[in-house]
Amino acid sequence: MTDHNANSAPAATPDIVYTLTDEAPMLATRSLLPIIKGFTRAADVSVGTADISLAGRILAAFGLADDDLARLGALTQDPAATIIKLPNVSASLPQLKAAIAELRDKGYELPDYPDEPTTDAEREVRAAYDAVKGSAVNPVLREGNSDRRAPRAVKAYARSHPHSMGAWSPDSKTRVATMDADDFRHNERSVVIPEAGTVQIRLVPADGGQPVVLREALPVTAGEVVDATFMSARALDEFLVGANAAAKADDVLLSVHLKATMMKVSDPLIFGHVVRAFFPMTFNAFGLVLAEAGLRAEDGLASILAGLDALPEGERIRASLQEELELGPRLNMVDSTRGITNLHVPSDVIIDASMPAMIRAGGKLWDADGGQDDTLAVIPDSSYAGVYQAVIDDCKAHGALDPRTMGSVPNVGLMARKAEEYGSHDKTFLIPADGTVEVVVTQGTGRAAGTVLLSHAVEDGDIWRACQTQDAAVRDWVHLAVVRARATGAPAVFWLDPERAHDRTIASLVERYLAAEDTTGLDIRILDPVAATRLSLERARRGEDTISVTGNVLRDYNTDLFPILEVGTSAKMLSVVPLMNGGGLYETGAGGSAPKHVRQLLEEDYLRWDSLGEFLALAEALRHVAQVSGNARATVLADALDAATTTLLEEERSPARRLGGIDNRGSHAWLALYWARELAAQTADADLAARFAPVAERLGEVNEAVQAELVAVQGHPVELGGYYLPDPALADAVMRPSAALNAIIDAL
Ligand SMILES: NC(=O)C1=CN([C@@H]2O[C@H](COP(=O)(O)OP(=O)(O)OC[C@H]3O[C@@H](n4cnc5c(N)ncnc54)[C@H](OP(=O)(O)O)[C@@H]3O)[C@@H](O)[C@H]2O)C=CC1
Ligand SMILES: O=C(O)CCC(=O)C(=O)O
Ligand SMILES: [Mg+2]
Repeated sequence: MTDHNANSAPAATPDIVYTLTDEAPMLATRSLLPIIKGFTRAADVSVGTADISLAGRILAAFGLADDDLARLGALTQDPAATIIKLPNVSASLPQLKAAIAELRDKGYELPDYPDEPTTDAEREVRAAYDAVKGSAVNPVLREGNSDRRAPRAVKAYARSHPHSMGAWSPDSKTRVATMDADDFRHNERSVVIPEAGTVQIRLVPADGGQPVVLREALPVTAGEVVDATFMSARALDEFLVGANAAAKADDVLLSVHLKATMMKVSDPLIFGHVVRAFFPMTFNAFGLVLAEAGLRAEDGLASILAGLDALPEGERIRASLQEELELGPRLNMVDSTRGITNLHVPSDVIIDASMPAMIRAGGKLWDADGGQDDTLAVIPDSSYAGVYQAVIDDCKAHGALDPRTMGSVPNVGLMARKAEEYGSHDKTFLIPADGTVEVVVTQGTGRAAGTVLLSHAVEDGDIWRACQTQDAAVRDWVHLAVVRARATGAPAVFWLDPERAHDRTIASLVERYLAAEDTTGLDIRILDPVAATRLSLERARRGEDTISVTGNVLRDYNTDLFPILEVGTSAKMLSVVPLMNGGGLYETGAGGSAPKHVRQLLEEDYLRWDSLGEFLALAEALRHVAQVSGNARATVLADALDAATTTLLEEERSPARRLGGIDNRGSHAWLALYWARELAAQTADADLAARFAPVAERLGEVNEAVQAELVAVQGHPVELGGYYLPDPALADAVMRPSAALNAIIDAL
């Protein structure tokens, strides 16, 4: 596989494929991967790389680089596949455009992103870029369901070293605002397809015109659950007017929480409604001018402000926006020192991380003066909003959760084969005219051609979407839940909402597949998400664990929510995806790529990214290699690595957050030392012990000097030669500044 970011990989499929991604995790990889390669080489485990960075994917889309993502996607079907997947940027449009601009500056001949494609050639370019946009990696690699949990050592560390938690007051004004009708939750319809076939999605216009084909041919498999739903634009706008007024009346910060990256078609559109609703006078007066200049509310306030200088009316529009900022409710700030509001960039506030951070902070978000205040958290669709309100209610009634005593809520998530909403972007449409959207049989499915399976009366501007969930994925998910319940003895709760058509269908499948499992002695329940939240919190407060078994969206939400409350960050989670064909995908943590970490590195040569997720994933990946290849040394490496990770936690060698402490690079040096010591001390493999004894000794000798060196470099701005595609030599120089450490690692 090609490699824009690091050393080149062997041609044959390596035992482990390590992904090269973006931002902080990609930079951390520059320091960690040489250590991993050195240690694994000694045990005959080969480690290759696959470049799935945003830059790499853009270049691949235009034939300027190999398509590593496609190859990795194919590899997920191989029973021997072992893949370590670090978080990558799921690019919003502003991020995609910034990456294109950087690559063009570097001399790559890439076309501009066509905002308004008019020719076929432009439409092709647009389609190629749109395939790279948003969450374009995870759905390709996630050919299995997910098992995310806090390892015992991580939980033990959090209990003895509790992270800070903001206090919750019973008088907190923080609450969630969500729609009570005409949203995705309320309009959902669901059908099970008896046999494989093809369906078409079309809009039959109300004016009697020809049907508009929205999706020509959508393949469906036997037993697949197909849903359709829509959000009414009119209902959304009414709701937003009310939410703005409520935030103003309550004098709390208005904040909006969406997933514009993963729900890359629907959520930027909803974000656009939010921006327009906040600035109604400006869009009334200048909406046409802005649209003609290509300045879209969907791209956020920052994009609009950046384009105003080029417009004759620019100053008037800027003044109007400013006036409305002062008139409206106070806005939550993403960065108050730089004046970045919650409405600046659609990908700055991502619900899975933003809501838990707010809850952890006692229900507070940042205001314009750098202070913290209560918030009205706007989550337009009501499908999952109730979960957050339930947590808020619980914290108001019982105070903040206590990491020293609280139990755990691990997750078994349905995500295989692009399950549910997160696979819906190629079936999501902004409705162009009033009419009826129909999902119609074109071939197979066990129904007559022309049968309308699902339909909705819609209006111009509504957001309509269909979701698919394959039967085999559901069956595998139910089995994984039983396996985890058996392994832990904890109750497993399926979070399914009887008010939702899709969830009712899934619940009936769960019951069917549970009947085929041995569940003797296990406590397995199905509860609606709000009741499940309440039960899980009540048990957590008693120190008891409860497995949450959820669909794809709640998988995403819960695997940040509970980890952030329990262990301070989702970066410390073990995140295993047993691939349905037998391979193993090991994701690192549940968090993303934390762009603010890169800024800190650039400004002061300090990377606070915690690679604990990578350490945990690597140990699991090594065990999988041992299992599929019979190389017992891989198990020895894995056990030693887990022991080293436990020591690293106990001895507090994880990155601190501030200059002068251990950063990412320092923690890697400690890991290498502890790992070598464990390998030298183990008795399962005498050769490995002999091989690592001198390594442990040399690392031990230089460690104090290396750690001092790694602290000494801190405190100055550094140059990486690019954000999305840093210069390899510059990035290596920054991430591997210790010659003494490098000499030992490179000699392994
Ligand atoms: N699996 C994937 O590929 C995912 C990708 N993303 C992408 O990541 C980017 C940022 O998303 P965002 O929602 O801000 O989420 P992040 O998880 O990147 O950031 C939220 C916060 O979590 C903390 N954090 C997360 N991981 C680590 C770590 N390893 N070490 C230390 N702290 C960590 C940091 O908080 P603090 O510094 O306050 O402790 C960080 O600011 C986006 O481009 C998004 O699309 C997001 C989620 C998953
Ligand atoms: O793919 C993405 O954009 C985000 C994935 C994510 O947040 C998760 O799986 O936890
Ligand atoms: Mg997530």
